[in-house]
Amino acid sequence: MDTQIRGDMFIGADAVAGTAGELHAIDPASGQTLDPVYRGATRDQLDRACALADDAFDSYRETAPDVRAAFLEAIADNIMALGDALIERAMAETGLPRPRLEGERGRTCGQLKLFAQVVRDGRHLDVRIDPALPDRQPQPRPDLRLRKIAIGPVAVFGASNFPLAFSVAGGDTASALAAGCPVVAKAHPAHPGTSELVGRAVRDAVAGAGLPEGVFSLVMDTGYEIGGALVTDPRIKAVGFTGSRRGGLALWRMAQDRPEPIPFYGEMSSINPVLLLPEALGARADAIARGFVQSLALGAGQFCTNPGLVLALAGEPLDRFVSTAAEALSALPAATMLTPGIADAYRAGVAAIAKSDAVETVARGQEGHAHSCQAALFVTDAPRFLAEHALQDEIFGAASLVVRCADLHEMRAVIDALEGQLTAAIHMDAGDHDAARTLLPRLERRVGRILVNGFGTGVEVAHAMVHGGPFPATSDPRTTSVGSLAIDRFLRPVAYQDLPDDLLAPALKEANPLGIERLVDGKRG
Ligand SMILES: NC(=O)C1=CN([C@@H]2O[C@H](COP(=O)(O)OP(=O)(O)OC[C@H]3O[C@@H](n4cnc5c(N)ncnc54)[C@H](O)[C@@H]3O)[C@@H](O)[C@H]2O)C=CC1
Ligand SMILES: O=C(O)CCC(=O)C(=O)O
Repeated sequence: MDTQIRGDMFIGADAVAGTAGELHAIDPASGQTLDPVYRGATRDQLDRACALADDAFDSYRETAPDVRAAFLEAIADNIMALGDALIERAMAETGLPRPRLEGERGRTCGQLKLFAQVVRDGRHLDVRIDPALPDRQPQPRPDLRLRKIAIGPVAVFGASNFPLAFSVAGGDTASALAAGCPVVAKAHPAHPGTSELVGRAVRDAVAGAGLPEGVFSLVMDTGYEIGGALVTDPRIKAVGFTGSRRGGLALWRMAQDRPEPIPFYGEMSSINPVLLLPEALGARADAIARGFVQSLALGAGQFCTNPGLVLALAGEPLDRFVSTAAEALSALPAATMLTPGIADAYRAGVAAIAKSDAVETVARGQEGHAHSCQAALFVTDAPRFLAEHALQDEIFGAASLVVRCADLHEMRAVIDALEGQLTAAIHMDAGDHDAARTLLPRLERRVGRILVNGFGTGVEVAHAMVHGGPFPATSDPRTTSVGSLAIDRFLRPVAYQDLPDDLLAPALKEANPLGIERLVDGKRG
């Protein structure tokens, strides 16, 4: 595998340098600029990437399941074949430690392989057949056959905080390619070298599988122009995004303001409430506090599943939780953040909340250098939390706010006032089940995943996973960006009425040559 980092993007099969402005990765640990220089794509280069994707669409979306599945597996193999060069470059560009990045690489490849299985299995096509009933009275029924087809070329915006699992060949790309959609990926400017390496791995897999070159392109942008032009290009039919609320909303608006508005799947901001129910808190406040701080500190807190809000009833057990958490958090070494901009945003967010009369600062982690995260823990009470909406704002980093509630009614009022969230964690013992039963319906209205006696960081890539939720956690609460159901975002149903068998796609033919599960006359088989 070619592990040279040259400053390239990929417009279909062509490795090219852009010419629009300059972009350098920065090692956030040292503040040093990393070679090589990258240049942004020109409008012409973007136009070619979108034209190639559009050209590739009709043949790629009808590839045989085995061909598409083997292609996804080849991407994973090519990523692994990049070996240490990929990990070292990602470490230099993100400040994330080796074990975390090796784990993330495993998750990325596992995700591609899961989607290969999904493609072979064929259930995502959701084939439904209502055979003709020519003798039905008073009207005959036509022959109706439904399958889901790929939605079209997809734009993917790589995230800064998961340079592999949510980036060039991350979940959005894997699910779009699995659905049969060509992808034009926009590299995150914080890790262009990592993006180039992974982009080449995908480009080579496209060629190896004999697929049209337009199945995948990777573009760089030194500002926002190319990202905006990508979302508004008429050949792009859906967008996957992970990043800030501001960036996500700006791009969402562009997607909706097009002459042809398109689905925009943005994962944006979440503070992931953690509920400490009385019996569990009384029994193990210290252990929960230590687990909480560990989860909060993961990746310098740069997880959208980070536990940014804790709700519990006021009293001695909560005081114990706060004091153990404060002690553990004070010992946390400062951790390098992904970019100087993210470190500045974290510092500003912490300063703003610390200044509020509504909260007390109970602990700060160790101080570090200019681009590091000094953890922070704050406390308030429910009336003050409810009165100051800004206390709900995501602070991207290892900061969290504990809200003391007078009773379960007040805890419920806080839950009801929350914006949409990716996760909610409930710490509970058997004696807490009655309380949990009353809170669950409120949580279901707010979040995409409810978990017990754990923390939301570290999403399992599985069939039953939901990594989504109401706004602002995501821009579309009906879907997930992690797990096999993510493929649904890039499919749309088409019904065929009375089409002759020889014109039907294999998935719909009477003889079921793919051997996939189908709903025939309302029955699974
Ligand atoms: N909740 C979450 O999952 C995450 C939240 N964040 C938040 O985002 C902040 C900044 O981090 P970034 O990762 O750089 O996110 P970002 O939203 O600024 O950028 C993400 C991507 O979108 C592009 N982009 C953003 N705004 C755009 C616009 N108006 N037009 C065209 N393209 C645009 C950027 O170039 C980049 O490729 C963090 O401080 C944090 O607050 C970051 C990563 C994950
Ligand atoms: O917690 C995880 O594993 C995923 C986090 C995530 O989706 C994000 O930070 O963007």
